[in-house]
Amino acid sequence: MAATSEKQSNSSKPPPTPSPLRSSKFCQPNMRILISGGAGFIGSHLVDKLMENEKNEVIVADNYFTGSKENLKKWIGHPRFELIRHDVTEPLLIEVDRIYHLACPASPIFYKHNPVKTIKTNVIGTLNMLGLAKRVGARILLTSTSEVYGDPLIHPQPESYWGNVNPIGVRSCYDEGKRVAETLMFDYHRQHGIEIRIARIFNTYGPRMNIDDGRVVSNFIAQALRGEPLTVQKPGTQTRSFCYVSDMVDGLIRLMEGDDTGPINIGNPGEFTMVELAETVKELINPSIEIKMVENTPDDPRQRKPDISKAKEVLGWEPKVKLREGLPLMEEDFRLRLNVPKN
Ligand SMILES: NC(=O)c1ccc[n+]([C@@H]2O[C@H](COP(=O)([O-])OP(=O)(O)OC[C@H]3O[C@@H](n4cnc5c(N)ncnc54)[C@H](O)[C@@H]3O)[C@@H](O)[C@H]2O)c1
Ligand SMILES: O=C(O)[C@H]1O[C@H](OP(=O)(O)OP(=O)(O)OC[C@H]2O[C@@H](n3ccc(=O)[nH]c3=O)[C@H](O)[C@@H]2O)[C@H](O)[C@@H](O)[C@@H]1O
Repeated sequence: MAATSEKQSNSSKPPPTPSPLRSSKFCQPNMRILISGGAGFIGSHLVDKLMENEKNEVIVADNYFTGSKENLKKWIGHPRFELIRHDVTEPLLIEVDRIYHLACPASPIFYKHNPVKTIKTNVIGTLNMLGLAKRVGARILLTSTSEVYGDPLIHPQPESYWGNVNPIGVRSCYDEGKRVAETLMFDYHRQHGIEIRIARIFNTYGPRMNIDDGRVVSNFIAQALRGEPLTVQKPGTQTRSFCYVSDMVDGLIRLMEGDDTGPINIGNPGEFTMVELAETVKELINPSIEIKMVENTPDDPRQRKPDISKAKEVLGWEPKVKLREGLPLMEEDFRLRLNVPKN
């Protein structure tokens, strides 16, 4: 079952062979893994997990637009770890076996800040990473997004759904950018035989999210700890499904090391309205806080919930951490960073 989509995709050429050292009897090199965007939220948790395996060497390439060295501080100076300041819109010439391509601002306020740069990151950045994969015969995984489904007309969203995306809206630099990135991945796979993996990630949360990056879970937790009203954007009935970051990292590694190209949805199917999320944060963190309705931004998807049947079947993956278990773990991290001790 696992190998089917690789077979169905008509790749015309096998990928280039890796260095002869790979099969040498006398030299068993480590698996060299590049993580673009590895200084960010999900990327830095992925680094932690991959570094647990002593056979892995991890290289992070990041331009620090939304990520930071702080997220990786425990690995700086480690002999199996390397950090490069690099913008993926420029080519990168290194030798690697695996590429996790995460580089891209993910929070709507950051990706809308410089939309032309966001689309360049998605299109030119992905082309550069695919060029690298082609040159060295590496397998490459793209972190795509549930935003490729746009404001979905099918609920929950299976991978077979083509989406309902505004091509000229303020979110298009991200949504359409990721859609082109997926297209590029499949074109390189069919035309050049590159081994690809595509994860469609649904809203992920956890420690190390930027405190003021504007995403809903980080906003609500920071607001609750600062004693500010929780800002629910209207109408508040819009839904999201929130996946804890350790579950996400587990899903990404299974996808990379499995046989299926994807795309595969990776997310937690537990679905909440934004009012329900605000009420949960209020109950768990600060029951005296006010919930305030504020204006929304254009094209906000009204509902989102992953159909994870394929992830269950092909990767044997499903999330383990419930929202009520994950929120306190994130609260702990935010308390430390905001210097708000628990009473
Ligand atoms: N967190 C989510 O809910 C979510 C959902 C769907 C998809 N994703 C995808 O997962 C990936 C990681 O998201 P995240 O939540 O960790 O976001 P993040 O903003 O914390 O991390 C993105 C990282 O990419 C780096 N970056 C941005 N542009 C770059 C460029 N041009 N060159 C090099 N580095 C660059 C940033 O500095 C940052 O370290 C992104 O590709 C995002 O689209 C995330
Ligand atoms: O999972 C995904 O595929 C995408 O999800 C998010 O995009 P979005 O769902 O819009 O994320 P948020 O900015 O966290 O917004 C979620 C919902 O919360 C609402 N919101 C946001 C912030 C806030 O303070 N209050 C509030 O009610 C928004 O209106 C929206 O309906 C991510 O930020 C994208 O990177 C990611 O690709």
